[in-house]
Amino acid sequence: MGKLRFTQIYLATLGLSAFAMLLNIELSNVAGIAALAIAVVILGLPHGALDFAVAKSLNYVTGVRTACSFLAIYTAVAGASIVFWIALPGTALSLFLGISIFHFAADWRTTMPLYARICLSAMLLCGPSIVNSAVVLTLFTALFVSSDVAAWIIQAMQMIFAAAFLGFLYFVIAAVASKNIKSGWQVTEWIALVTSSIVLTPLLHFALYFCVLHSPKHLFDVSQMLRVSLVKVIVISLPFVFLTLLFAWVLFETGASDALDTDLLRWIFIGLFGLTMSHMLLIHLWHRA
Ligand SMILES: CC1=C(/C=C/C(C)=C/C=C/C(C)=C/C=O)C(C)(C)CCC1
Ligand SMILES: [Fe+2]
Repeated sequence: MGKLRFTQIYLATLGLSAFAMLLNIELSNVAGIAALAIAVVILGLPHGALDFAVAKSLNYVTGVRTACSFLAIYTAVAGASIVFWIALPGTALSLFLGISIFHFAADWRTTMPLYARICLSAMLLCGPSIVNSAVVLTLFTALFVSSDVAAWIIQAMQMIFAAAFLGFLYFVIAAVASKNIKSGWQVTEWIALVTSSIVLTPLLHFALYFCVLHSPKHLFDVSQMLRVSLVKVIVISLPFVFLTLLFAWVLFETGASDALDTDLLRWIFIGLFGLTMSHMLLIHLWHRA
């Protein structure tokens, strides 16, 4: 049981999505991005909204004063990151991809050596650049990156994917040779992730991984650390989910300028960048503790 359940739920959702794609059941651009926004809010946001609880259990927050400092630093980092993206989108995107590879790699920290999980995480983030490079180019330019720089980043992603593939192949061969693979589900999850990153449309692939695998695994980890149920963990996250939404809504009202889908896409990814800079740092400190 435990985290295996999430692997199975992820595989089932992925299978259904692939089936829908085969049947040509696809959402329009606006509907697709709106669905991504809703999924990120319902399934993705709570995992970041638990950062306050994580900070409390790490004793970074012990009273009202430290709580205010924590929230102030967290919001300042998020705000500064968003300003940084607007000023230097290409640099910010590259940094975001690099740090995200490191952050997502932690999903497999109990089952794989560091190099192998970095390779898997790099593949799942860089896979969309292989077949769907044109889509990724459109997405990156919608995020304010110039097409020259976006094309350059996509080439780098393709090279990183190739290197990560070789590294991961080495890990799989070594694991099979030493009979070190404990569960067939694990192998299925790796193959599914890599295939999904190459084959599915980039946003669908990302939404499925982020909302149905990364976020639930993290919610589960936090529920174990706090020794409370999964439902309780979600309840704990709710005030911060609403606070973030309120903030996002105010910003959206003042800053929205383009077509709805482009604006939503910008707020999802640039907002994610801002929020995840603090989130990734905090979770890194937690996993190291
Ligand atoms: C922008 C963009 C991508 C990268 C997304 C990233 C890097 C998300 C990171 C989220 C994090 C770190 C959440 C933390 O919990 C893809 C999927 C490559 C392709 C489509 C456009
Ligand atoms: Fe995360």
